[in-house]
Amino acid sequence: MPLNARVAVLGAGSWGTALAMVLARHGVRTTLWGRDTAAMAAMAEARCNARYLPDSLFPDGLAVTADLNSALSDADDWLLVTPSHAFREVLEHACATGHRPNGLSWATKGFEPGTGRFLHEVAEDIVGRYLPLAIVTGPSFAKEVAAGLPTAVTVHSEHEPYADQVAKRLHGPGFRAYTGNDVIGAELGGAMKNVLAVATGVADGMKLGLNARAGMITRGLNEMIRVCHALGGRPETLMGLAGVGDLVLTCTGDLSRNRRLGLALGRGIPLSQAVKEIGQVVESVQTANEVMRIAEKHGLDLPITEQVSRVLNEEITPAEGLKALLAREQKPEYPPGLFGS
Ligand SMILES: NC(=O)c1ccc[n+]([C@@H]2O[C@H](COP(=O)([O-])OP(=O)(O)OC[C@H]3O[C@@H](n4cnc5c(N)ncnc54)[C@H](O)[C@@H]3O)[C@@H](O)[C@H]2O)c1
Ligand SMILES: O=P(O)(O)OC[C@H](O)CO
Repeated sequence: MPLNARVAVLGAGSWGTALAMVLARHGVRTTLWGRDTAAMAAMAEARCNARYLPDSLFPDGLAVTADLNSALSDADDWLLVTPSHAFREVLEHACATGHRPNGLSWATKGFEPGTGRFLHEVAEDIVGRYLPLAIVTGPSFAKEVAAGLPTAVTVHSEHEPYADQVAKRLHGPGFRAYTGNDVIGAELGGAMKNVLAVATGVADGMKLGLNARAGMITRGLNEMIRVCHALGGRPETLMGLAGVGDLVLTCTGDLSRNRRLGLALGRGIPLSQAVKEIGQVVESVQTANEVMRIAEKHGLDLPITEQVSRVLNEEITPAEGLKALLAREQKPEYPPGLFGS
C-alpha cells in the first residue's frame, strides 16, 4: 500500500481527532468520521473539536463527516479509534458499506466487553485474516498530541510491512512512531495500564505517599508481565512504550481519566459521580472485569487488578481493597520461571 494512501479515521472523540490531526499535518489525505451529525457539522464549521480539544485547530486538508459511506468510499486504510465497547459495532457497520480497505489499524485500548477477547481477535472475526492488522499504542494524551507536543507511540503488527506503513504515515516532527510485531503484548499493555492507573490514583487519593505509588506501579507491571507470559505475548514489549511508557504516563499524569477515576474513589467520591464528572470514556471500568476473566481462565493471581475490579463493581471500598493487598503473604518478587530461569 502506498504511503500516500488515503486514511479514514473512525471515531471522533479526543483520540480519533488528535490522530486524524497528526496524519493531516503530515500531508496524509485524512477523513475523520464521527457518528454525531450535529457534532461533525460543528467541527467542519469551526475547524476544531470544540468539545474535546478546544484549543487546537484542524490542519488544512482534514475532512470531517458523519456519513460513514462517504468516509470509506475512497479510503485505502482504516484507523479505528472508538471506545472498546463500540469497536465491533463500528467495524461491522463499516464493513456493511461494502467498502474494503487495504489495511486496518486501531488505537483503541481495551478488550471486547463481556468476552475478554483481544480487539485483534474481534477484528479477525469481522474482516477475516485477509487484511493486515495493526495496533497503535503507547504513552499519548490526546490533548498534548493535538497541541503538537512531542510524543512517541509504537505500532505492532504480525505483518511487519504494514506496521511500517502505518508508523511512517504517523511519524513526523514531534510525533515519533516506532514498530514491533508483538500484537498480544502491545494490546495487553494498553489495556491493563488503565486498570493499574485506577489503583495508583486510589493510592494517591488516599494520600498513601510516593513509596506506595512506586510500589503500586511496579507490582502492577509485574501483573502485566505475568498475564503477557500466559497469553503468549513477549514480556520485553512491556518494557517499552506499550508497557512501562504508558503505565508511567497513565499512573502519574493527571490528564489520565483512569487515574482521575482512582483519585476520586480514593477521596471517597462514589463511582457513578466520578465517572459522570470525568464525562469521557474511562476504559478501566470494563477492562478490570475482562482482565479478571482472563486471569480466571489461566489460573493467574492478580491481586491489584482483582481489588480494582472489586472496587469498580462496588463490592468493596478502596480502604478494604488496600487492606486486602497489605495483608498478603511474603513471597519472591517474581514467580519461578517467569523469565525462563
Ligand atoms: N484520549 C486519549 O488521550 C487516548 C489516548 C490513547 C488511546 N485512547 C483510547 O482511544 C479510545 C477512544 O477514546 P477517546 O479518548 O477518543 O474517548 P472520548 O471519550 O474522547 O470519545 C469517545 C468517542 O466515541 C464515540 N462513540 C461512543 N460510542 C460510539 C459508538 N457506538 N459508535 C461510534 N462512536 C461512538 C463518542 O461519540 C465519542 O466521540 C479508548 O479506547 C481510549 O482508551 C485515548
Ligand atoms: O485518559 P486515559 O486514562 O484513558 O489515558 C489516555 C491514554 O491511553 C494515555 O496513553
